[in-house]
Amino acid sequence: MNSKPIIVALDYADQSLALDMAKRLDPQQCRVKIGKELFTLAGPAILEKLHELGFEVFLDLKFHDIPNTTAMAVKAAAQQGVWMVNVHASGGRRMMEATREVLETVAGPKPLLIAVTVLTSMESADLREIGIDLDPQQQVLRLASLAAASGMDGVVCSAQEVSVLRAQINREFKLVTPGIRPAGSDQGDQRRIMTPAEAISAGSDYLVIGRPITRAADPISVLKDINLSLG
Ligand SMILES: O=C(O)c1cc(=O)[nH]c(=O)n1[C@@H]1O[C@H](COP(=O)(O)O)[C@@H](O)[C@H]1O
Repeated sequence: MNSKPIIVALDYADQSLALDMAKRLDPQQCRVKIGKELFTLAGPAILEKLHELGFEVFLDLKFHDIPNTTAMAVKAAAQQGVWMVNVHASGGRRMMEATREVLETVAGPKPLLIAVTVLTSMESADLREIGIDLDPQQQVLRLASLAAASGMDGVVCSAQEVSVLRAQINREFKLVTPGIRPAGSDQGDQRRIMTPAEAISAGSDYLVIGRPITRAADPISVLKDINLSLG
């Protein structure tokens, strides 16, 4: 296990709420993630503020567009100094390869480039409705191997697929898993879930956790307990 596997999803409708939470968190204990809601509201300034607080930031905008547009968006993210950025693997090989190539042109440290496979909110019935007659695990495996072949540093998947993926893909390939739910916490809109300790023992590199921490009465003690549960 790496020394800092938890990424706290700062999904807030207000930048000051996100920064209040970030100030209570310790950058030695976790990383943070900024997603579509807060980035749309606050823009790149929120990244700068989190960097000033000492956090490594996962910019989760799940880019999915034609190769040139996606590559330029990834380049812009890299120029903001983010630690991790993601695209949708279903954008295809040429799209992913374009994002890898563009990063070669960016000076300085490069973000980890991660491809989203099948959203953790989806199950077989959801895939069938969009024309995919595979179960989530099969589709994750297919997209993860395409992502690896297209130069990605890793994938987002659910922890339920991690042990099968680990058996097939090299150890350096990062497995980033949202849909993490400590025992007894509310599942919400997530479908393919696992507890933090199970996810780490299956072989996840990073656990993305939002509401179970940010909506808890005492977020800091929940984060501490989760870190302790990982051993
Ligand atoms: O890319 C992601 O981070 C992501 C991919 C995915 O398949 N599922 C998923 O939940 N996420 C993100 O992970 C976070 C999970 O938040 P909670 O469900 O509140 O723990 C949210 O910010 C989602 O946008």
